[in-house]
Amino acid sequence: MAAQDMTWTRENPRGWRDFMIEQCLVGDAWSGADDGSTLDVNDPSTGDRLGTAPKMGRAETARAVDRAQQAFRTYSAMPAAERGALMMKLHGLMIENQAALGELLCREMGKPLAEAKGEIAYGAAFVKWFAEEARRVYGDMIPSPWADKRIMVTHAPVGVVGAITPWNFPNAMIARKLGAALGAGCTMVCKPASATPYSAIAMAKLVEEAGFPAGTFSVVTGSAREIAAELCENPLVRKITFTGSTEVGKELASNALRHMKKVSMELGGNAPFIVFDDADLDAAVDGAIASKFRNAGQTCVCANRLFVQAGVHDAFVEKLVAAVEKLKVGRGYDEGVTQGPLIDRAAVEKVQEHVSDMVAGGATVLTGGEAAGGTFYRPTVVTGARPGMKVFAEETFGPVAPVFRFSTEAEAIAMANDTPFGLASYFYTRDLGRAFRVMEALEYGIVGVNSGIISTEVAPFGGVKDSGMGSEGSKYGLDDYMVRKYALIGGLAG
Ligand SMILES: NC(=O)C1=CN([C@@H]2O[C@H](COP(=O)(O)OP(=O)(O)OC[C@H]3O[C@@H](n4cnc5c(N)ncnc54)[C@H](OP(=O)(O)O)[C@@H]3O)[C@@H](O)[C@H]2O)C=CC1
Ligand SMILES: O=C(O)[C@H](O)CS(=O)(=O)O
Repeated sequence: MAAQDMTWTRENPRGWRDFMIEQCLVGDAWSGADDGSTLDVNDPSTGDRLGTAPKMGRAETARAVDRAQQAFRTYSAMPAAERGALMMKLHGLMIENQAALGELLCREMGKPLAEAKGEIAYGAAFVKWFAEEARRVYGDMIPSPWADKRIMVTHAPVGVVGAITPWNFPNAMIARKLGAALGAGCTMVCKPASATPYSAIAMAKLVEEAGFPAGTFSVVTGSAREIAAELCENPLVRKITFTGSTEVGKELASNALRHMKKVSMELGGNAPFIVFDDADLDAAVDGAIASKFRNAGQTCVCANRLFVQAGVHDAFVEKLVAAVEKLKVGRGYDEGVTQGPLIDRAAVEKVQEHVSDMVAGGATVLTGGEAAGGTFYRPTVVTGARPGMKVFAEETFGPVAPVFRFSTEAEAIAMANDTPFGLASYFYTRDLGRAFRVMEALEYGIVGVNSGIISTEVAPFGGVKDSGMGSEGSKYGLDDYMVRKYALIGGLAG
């Protein structure tokens, strides 16, 4: 549907179809691709076509960047309080339309409706957080070594931001970046994942309705390589922010740095989930379910390897299997479903490859371990997993919990750190000394201690090593969207 077709009132709120816009907002123009080409968007639950999105490329991206630069001059000059007020209008529109945006997200990505609506609230929380942080971009006056000079430090928005985002959180991964960009005074051109364009386009619609200057936020769907090349090579773009696989992130970062742009990367993970003998087992099982099976295991912070100390191994595994067997697999928009489909059949094949590799290596499937038709995969628990298996080194990105047995704390830390990734990690203990020892020893950007959920807008989300660079959210989240200027004020002699 075209953007202009929408008519709604507060008494007659919009539904998800009202936000399923098959055009992109490039500057202030809603349009298709210059050559009219489109890409199909499918319902991951059924494989049926949901709709289309424009298949754009460099020309459309260049126009969006030009408009973003024009908008930047106006938007960055607004007082922070004024920008914050616009951001709070955007926040309000997201919350007011949470049900419709959530169902749209559920339809295009597949996650259960409750999770999808929760993602809208999570994304909106970043917009609100940075609406408030916008007014706390402070500077410094540094004591001068010269009596007749003063030293002043200020911060300014970096400029036009190019964003490329993944399919697994098609609203929140945009809102987490857009919130920081708008809070800093930047403008943005975003290329969402081709599998999930509609949530991004819906955000562009809400930014337009909130009253931001035209061109503040453009969405360009289509050829990833072409659009990314324009964003990395166009001198008007001053920063690239990316969430997705490490492989693509490294390619993007090297091209962006070749053109001397700021870069922030939220990449893949390989999270350890360690259960010590002294853990609260029921809490550990709850945390494992929350961390491993959220979004059907398709998050970069999902527990990817479960390490359980020998003294509690059998009791933990028994409780975990019982909890996993309560999960309900189905289409995200069907009642009571807690495990939606994987994004596509290739994802199912990769998950099966990991399970088959473990079984071939002598591991035992205690529950699940097979596809459930189409893009569905049964929630799975495997014991007897060992280092050297694919699942130890690769991110599964699916609902499979491989359990590794260990004996000592040192052994658990060594296995946990034996990976090039460093995003999220988790462990359960009731020993305070162990909590600090292990938290300090884990080589990760995020550590969940006695918690399987670590996602909040108030904390710095980010990885180390091959999991990326930069922090999203928190009081640190604006840093990557600002540049620092130092002024030496002379000529002050009396
Ligand atoms: N650290 C974090 O917060 C997160 C990390 N991830 C990681 O991402 C992976 C899964 O997400 P997935 O979407 O498949 O990741 P991808 O890296 O394949 O895709 C992410 C985005 O990059 C685009 N893209 C793909 N190839 C290129 C390219 N050569 N140049 C420029 N852009 C490109 C995609 O466009 P298109 O869709 O058109 O191909 C999409 O918009 C997992 O490894 C997961 O861990 C995912 C989410 C969050
Ligand atoms: O894309 C992801 O996996 C998200 O970063 C996970 S979270 O922010 O929802 O924890």
